[in-house]
Amino acid sequence: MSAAEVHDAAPALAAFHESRAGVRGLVESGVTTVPPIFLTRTASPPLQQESPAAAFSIPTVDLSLPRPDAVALIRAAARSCGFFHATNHGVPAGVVASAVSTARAFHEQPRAARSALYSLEPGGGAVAYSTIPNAPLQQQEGAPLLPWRDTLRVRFGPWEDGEPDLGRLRPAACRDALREYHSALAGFGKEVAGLLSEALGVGAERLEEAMRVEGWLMACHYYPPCPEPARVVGSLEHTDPSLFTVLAQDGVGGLQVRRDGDGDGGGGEWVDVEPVAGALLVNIGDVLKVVSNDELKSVEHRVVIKSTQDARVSIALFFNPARRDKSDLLGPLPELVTPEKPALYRSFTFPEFMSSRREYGHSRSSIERFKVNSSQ
Ligand SMILES: O=C(O)CCC(=O)C(=O)O
Ligand SMILES: [Fe+2]
Repeated sequence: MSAAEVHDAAPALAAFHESRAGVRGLVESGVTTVPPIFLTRTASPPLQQESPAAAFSIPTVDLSLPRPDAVALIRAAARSCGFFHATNHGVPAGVVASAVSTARAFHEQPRAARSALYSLEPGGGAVAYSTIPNAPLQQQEGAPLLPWRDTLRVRFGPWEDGEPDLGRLRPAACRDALREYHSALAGFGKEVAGLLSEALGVGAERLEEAMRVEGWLMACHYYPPCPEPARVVGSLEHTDPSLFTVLAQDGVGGLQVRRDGDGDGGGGEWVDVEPVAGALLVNIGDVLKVVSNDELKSVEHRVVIKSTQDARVSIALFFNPARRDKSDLLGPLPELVTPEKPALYRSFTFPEFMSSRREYGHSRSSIERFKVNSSQ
């Protein structure tokens, strides 16, 4: 984006954030066309190419299968499309359903109640509500400045000085339901870490021992209906920074993943991820791609807006390494480095990784710089 374009867009962007009401606020005020800050900034074709009717669906893994069978299915999924639907996952259906409906209730409560929490501070307090810009103004050449999406971020750690309470999160029922969902998912996350660890052939405990896997950041996304859905993006294409992410969603749909066209989890055609009732969707993130020495794939995904009528709700819980001090190095597990397959990445700390992420944006390039022989 040129300096002049940044200058031109800045007031509209500031006014949008000052409204503190998110994209939902625009929809409530009755917009019938999409404001320019949500539109692509190049003359390129519309954002959403029709996704092909390709016969492809995300694999489903029934976690009640005998463990070796579940591990084999997870290995196949994590090495190919990087995503799988987990069924019979042990998290009570009611806990998931009430988290999703409470996230919807948060975003649909009166404007004054939600705007009290509006904040763009990334590392801020435990709770923040905002439309998170796609990237700093200068990055993401040609992409829209804002997604058609509002997000309530709830942090469950790490806390230096004891856990702050989530008291600012209203309504209280929402706070309780998200807390309950988080505790239920903590157990599920450990289970997934064990299965992925076995899928890597390094023993069920290894990932947990090396990383201490914890889900700290919960993003409750709300994708309002849009008067011109094909002109906006709900979530720009990206890979997740996590070890892995667990997503719960309603039945509206809109998530798409990229088929592996370049052997590295990108470059192929976009396909729809049809919601599977009762399933939790797991995807591999960039940190696990590194730790696995590229045995597992962190695949690009995005969200398109499907509806002029229905809002979509999803909850992403990002599982990250809790071992993240300056002395805790991330890199390929030594067991996965062999003379035939030397380490593809140098070691780095989690803070180093997050700062690369801020600098290079939400795409694969943020881990490329840690590649052995990288020129950066
Ligand atoms: O809403 C979704 O389906 C995906 C959200 C997502 O990709 C993310 O939060 O990283
Ligand atoms: Fe994501």
